Amino acid sequence: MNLTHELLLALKARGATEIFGIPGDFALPLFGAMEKSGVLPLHTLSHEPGLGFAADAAARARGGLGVAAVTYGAGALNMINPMAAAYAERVPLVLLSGAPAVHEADSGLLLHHQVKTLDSQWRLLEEVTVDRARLDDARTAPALIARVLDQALRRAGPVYLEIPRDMPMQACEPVGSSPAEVVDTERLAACADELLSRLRQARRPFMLVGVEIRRYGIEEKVAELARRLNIPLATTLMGRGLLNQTGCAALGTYLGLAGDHELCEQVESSDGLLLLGAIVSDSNFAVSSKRIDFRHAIRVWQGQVEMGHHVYQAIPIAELVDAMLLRLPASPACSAPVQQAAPPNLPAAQELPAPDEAVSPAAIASALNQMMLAHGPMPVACDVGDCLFTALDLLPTDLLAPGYYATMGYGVPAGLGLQVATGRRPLVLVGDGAFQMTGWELGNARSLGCDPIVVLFNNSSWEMLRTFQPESHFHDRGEWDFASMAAGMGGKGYKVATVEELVRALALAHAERGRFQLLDVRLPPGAISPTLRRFVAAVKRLSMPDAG
Ligand SMILES: Cc1ncc(Cc2csc(CCOP(=O)(O)OP(=O)(O)O)c2C)c(N)n1
Ligand SMILES: [Mg+2]
Repeated sequence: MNLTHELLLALKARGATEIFGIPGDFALPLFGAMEKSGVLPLHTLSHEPGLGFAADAAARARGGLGVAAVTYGAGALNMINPMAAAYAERVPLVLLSGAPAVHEADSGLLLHHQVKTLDSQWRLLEEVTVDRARLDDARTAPALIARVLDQALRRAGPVYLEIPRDMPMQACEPVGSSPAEVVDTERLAACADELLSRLRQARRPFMLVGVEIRRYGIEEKVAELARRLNIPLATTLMGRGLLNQTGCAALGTYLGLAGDHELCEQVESSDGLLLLGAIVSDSNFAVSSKRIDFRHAIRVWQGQVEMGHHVYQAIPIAELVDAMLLRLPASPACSAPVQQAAPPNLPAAQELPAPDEAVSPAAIASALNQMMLAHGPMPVACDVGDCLFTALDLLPTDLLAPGYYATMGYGVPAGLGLQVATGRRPLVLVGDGAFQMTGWELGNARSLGCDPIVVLFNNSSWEMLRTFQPESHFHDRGEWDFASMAAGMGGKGYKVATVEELVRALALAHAERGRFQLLDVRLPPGAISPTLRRFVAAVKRLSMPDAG
């Protein structure tokens, strides 16, 4: 068959269930071949950042590869930010880009869309990918495709395939698998033995889990490991929502001074802190009440295991967890699922303010919790802003958010990608500033068969920034009537100002299927979530310790 058909079969074999794309003349042959092959459905959106976030969310929500396809130059370079987000957040996102045919480079003309040189795009993408390949020879293409796609999954990171426009219909052999990575069994055994020994010697062991346990599909195994080790477990901010389907109760989300005090104390006083698949970043540890001495922690991240002053290299996290489970026989006592405890910093769902009160972020969290208690949990796609801090007060549910890379614009496209890839109706939480960036992708919801419930935190401000620098005036975003814009994009809009209006709008939105529901929640000036308030206070306290 042709190169495109074999490429799509290889993508599908590695978990891809759709392609999100915007074509251009350098990619028309590729898009034509993709559409003709029918191997994967091709969904178009309106702006490349939206493509990237939708494909990212598809990968996070369902597992396997997310796929975005673009044209050369203007299209691909619009994808740099979503690729960077996927790199930082460890997401196996595949970028396919058309490119000039090999002979076009010989024309002697500067080509449209080119930048400094015809290779500029190739070079720029190196910095935001774990692997890449140019498919300019059908004889080498199968092996290159296998290597790059397998790297995306093994390294849990974005990759790039550049496809010159004379290649998509070239005859091509099927794509096999790349050579499996060989794990040194002796090193793995030594590592597992030492790690378990350190945990046994600790008086206060604690397990903090992060995104890698989702990326490598080992949440159930990690839940079993926690049961057999019988040690307490929590997630990092980036790991919020992990283990949610396993019956193993995380004690909550560690947020340092901005979160639950008791959990903060447990993590920071542990003498055997196991960081399993968690990134040591400011998002996860910026507001620790006391600096965690990571030298005494056990850090499992990106194929390495750091203990004390030595590092075990090339230890894949899934193999490490298997090796530890082999050393910890299951016992009936520990096989009983730990009761699902709601995170301690959760506002009780019934704590809704008086009906005629103005809505606040805390009221949004309580109303959403009340809706999910009544109708079942919904997966959440969340943007950056106070909506992300509010999301931490929701009942345990799947949460997709760029908690570390922290780019705005993620929420709405991610909600669309989540529903396309899984069929589950999402809750989308987004601020007015972020909605102004990519919220317009809602206009594609109907053609995608999506009907998210979108809660828009409309404070007419870049409020999160204002909490850090209140004296500036450039945070003002003016009055935007988003509710009125919904119908024009094929959805239903609700203008919400009071708690009573919020509860009623949520009930109507949840009851209606078939078109997106946009709750334009007008927040009073300065209304922020309790968690954002604690976070800002903690950052200020830690940055000015003498200020008392
Ligand atoms: C692509 C990008 N450009 C700028 C920024 C920097 C930023 C972080 S938070 C923020 C304000 C968000 O305003 P919004 O109204 O959406 O939410 P809220 O604070 O609750 O009012 C900005 C501009 C980031 N993170 N990403
Ligand atoms: Mg705002």
